Amino acid sequence: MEFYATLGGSCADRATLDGLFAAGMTGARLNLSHTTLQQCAPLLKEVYWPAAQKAGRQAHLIIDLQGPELRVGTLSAPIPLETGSQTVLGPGGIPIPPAALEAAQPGDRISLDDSALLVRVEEKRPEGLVCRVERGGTLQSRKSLAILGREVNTPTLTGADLDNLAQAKRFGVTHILQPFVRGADDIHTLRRAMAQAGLEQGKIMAKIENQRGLEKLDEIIEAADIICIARGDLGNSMPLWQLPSAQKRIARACRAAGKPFFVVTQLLWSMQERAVPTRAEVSDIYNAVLDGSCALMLTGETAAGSYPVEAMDYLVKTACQALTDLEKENEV
Ligand SMILES: Nc1ncnc2c1ncn2[C@@H]1O[C@H](COP(=O)(O)OP(=O)(O)OP(=O)(O)O)[C@@H](O)[C@H]1O
Ligand SMILES: CC(=O)C(=O)O
Repeated sequence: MEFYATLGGSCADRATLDGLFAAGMTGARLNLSHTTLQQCAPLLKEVYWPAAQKAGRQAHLIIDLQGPELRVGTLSAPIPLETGSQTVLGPGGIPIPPAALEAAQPGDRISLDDSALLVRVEEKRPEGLVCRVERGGTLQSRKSLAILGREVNTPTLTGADLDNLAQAKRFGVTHILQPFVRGADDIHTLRRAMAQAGLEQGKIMAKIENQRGLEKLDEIIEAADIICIARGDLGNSMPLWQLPSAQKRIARACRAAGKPFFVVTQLLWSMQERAVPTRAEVSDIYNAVLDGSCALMLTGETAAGSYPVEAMDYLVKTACQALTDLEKENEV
């Protein structure tokens, strides 16, 4: 089984990466919505690969592309948004992609940062979308943005994705996480771009993270190498209580097709701030393994959390417990 950490400020030093490998990490993900391969050159060349070598691992390196995902732009500082207050999304306020500005209409609700914040569009003006904050919080740079119930037409790969793909081989990238896959065509487009970049051997991990991905699940399963159940954004596309049912449905379809799949996001969310997980979190990990997840991946816990090594330790130990129990059951 593979155990992945997301690289970020909390684990970008040699001691932490040594700790993550020692805890059982088998590879890392770089989220290219927050950085570029070129910016990470020192981290990868001088820290990550030497740590993998010391650990004696044939480690994976996964790049997560930008793809069609909508995000807030870069902010000079985090913005506090108070519940009940008004804010503007657009050229005269918080930067958002032009496609989102065009698509959103008065009455629409816009979720920010995987639904941690929620605003309702009241008016569309030249300076942007005048919104009422329904669920407040602090908004940070490059957080996800979704217009609830509306599909925004964006390209499969951004210019930055193509630049990163062109660099990928020389940085040792082994897997590509493809966001917001909307059908087999998106995967064929990526495969062609990978071939042009000399990455024919790279594996495509297709993220199922919206309704379109769920609708086209069968063709995506056929075209991808591995399926990623990306619960962060997938959870934005349905009432949260329906998410476990969607997760189980994707897992079932993958098992039936013999396609490897894995589960990501908020596996150990509370460990961003606490050294010990909740009972619910370890149960979630255990159940994902019983369902057949071939890998597990931490996101904010290792990229931005206070306990990256402890989180990896709980992830690996809990998953190994499930694997041991499965083996015992199969022996009986
Ligand atoms: N390379 C990075 N540099 C700095 N901060 C990062 C980096 N990668 C992730 N982070 C921080 O950790 C948070 C959680 O990471 P994660 O990869 O889940 O991002 P995300 O914005 O939720 O995107 P996605 O929807 O693709 O998961 C990010 O929102 C960001 O604040
Ligand atoms: C990791 C990710 O992209 C998600 O869960 O949405």
